[in-house]
Amino acid sequence: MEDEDECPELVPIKEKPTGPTAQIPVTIITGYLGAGKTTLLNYILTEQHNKRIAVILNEFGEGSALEKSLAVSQAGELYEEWLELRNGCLCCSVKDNGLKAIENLMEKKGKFDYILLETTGLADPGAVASMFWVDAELGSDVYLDGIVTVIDAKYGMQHLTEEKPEGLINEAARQIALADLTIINKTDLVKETELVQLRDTVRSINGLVKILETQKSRVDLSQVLDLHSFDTKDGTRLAEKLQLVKTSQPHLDKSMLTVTFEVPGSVSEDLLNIFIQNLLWEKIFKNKAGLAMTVIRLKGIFSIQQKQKKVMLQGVHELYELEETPEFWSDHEPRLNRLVFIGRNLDGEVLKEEFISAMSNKDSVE
Ligand SMILES: Nc1nc2c(ncn2[C@@H]2O[C@H](COP(=O)(O)OP(=O)(O)OP(=O)(O)O)[C@@H](O)[C@H]2O)c(=O)[nH]1
Ligand SMILES: [Zn+2]
Repeated sequence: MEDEDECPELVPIKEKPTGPTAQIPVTIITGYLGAGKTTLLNYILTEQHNKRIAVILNEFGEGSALEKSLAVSQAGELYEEWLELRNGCLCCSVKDNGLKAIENLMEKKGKFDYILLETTGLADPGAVASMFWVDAELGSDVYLDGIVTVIDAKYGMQHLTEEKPEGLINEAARQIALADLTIINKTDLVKETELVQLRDTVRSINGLVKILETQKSRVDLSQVLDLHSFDTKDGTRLAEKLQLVKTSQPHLDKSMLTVTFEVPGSVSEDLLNIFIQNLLWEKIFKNKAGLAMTVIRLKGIFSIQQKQKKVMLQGVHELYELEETPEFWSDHEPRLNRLVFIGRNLDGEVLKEEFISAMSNKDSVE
């Protein structure tokens, strides 16, 4: 509703924060085929917001008119074209995982201040997310703000229970395990009881994730953007969040789940690194049934010997980072270590024992 006579709302001119070195946040939008990813992005593009958002759509959607009109095909190859929308947003449609599009987008630096990236329905968002950590050039331009997973209220349960060949991870479960936010979409198509069941299952997979429910992916944007899920600046918030997490009761056979524990005291950084590498890289820890534990997402807060500040752990698949937060351990605060693991075949008791034994292993310290 534009009224010529009305005084336009005053909006401060948004300058780029600190010139060419400022990193742009990227939110990865993932979710199983047809869950409502493109619908979410189209909604965000048309919603009022004070951001200049660059949106990268994947072109697999049976999708909307907007999506279709953007897929410009040239001799069977997708020709990547950025369209500038009236509200200052940029949009493009791509065929691959979108990282190339981000690189190309960087040539337009200064024209946008946020990137939303839709992955294909079967994509492993962890692999996409890892690129922002591994690729130094990409990493200096952009940072990962969060992974948002859209779930189909009607078919989500079915996707989650699909049997995969031995050893393979269910893609839908992996997408939920890695999510910082999940949006259960298409709630118009299900009864409350089905919704409750799906919500409980999502929670059992990922004890850390925030869950929203939507129709047509209509969501409050402040809940989706600027999550700062991987920031080390906010150690307090992570510590509080990790404290609320509970070890979950698996809802599905062979399912992904969350386990957590706390161990008092301070640990050696070297031993901690060895423990994490044994867990993520060597995969030497087994549950009581003899199955190797696979961790997909890892978070933690640690008290490291000789360090006055809290140290944060972030892990996605085999990549991890230990980083000091700006926050000091206060004098009265008990020193402790808290870990949250999301993955398969996890046994919290076994992991805790392994952690304690690894931290007290004096032989491997030089
Ligand atoms: N009934 C119902 N349909 C919806 C809702 N949200 C989206 N849809 C429809 O679901 C279909 C798939 O939506 P998309 O947004 O293209 O899903 P997507 O996740 O991008 O799909 P892919 O890119 O193919 O994986 C479209 O026909 C949408 O109109 C909803 O809340 N309720
Ligand atoms: Zn789509």
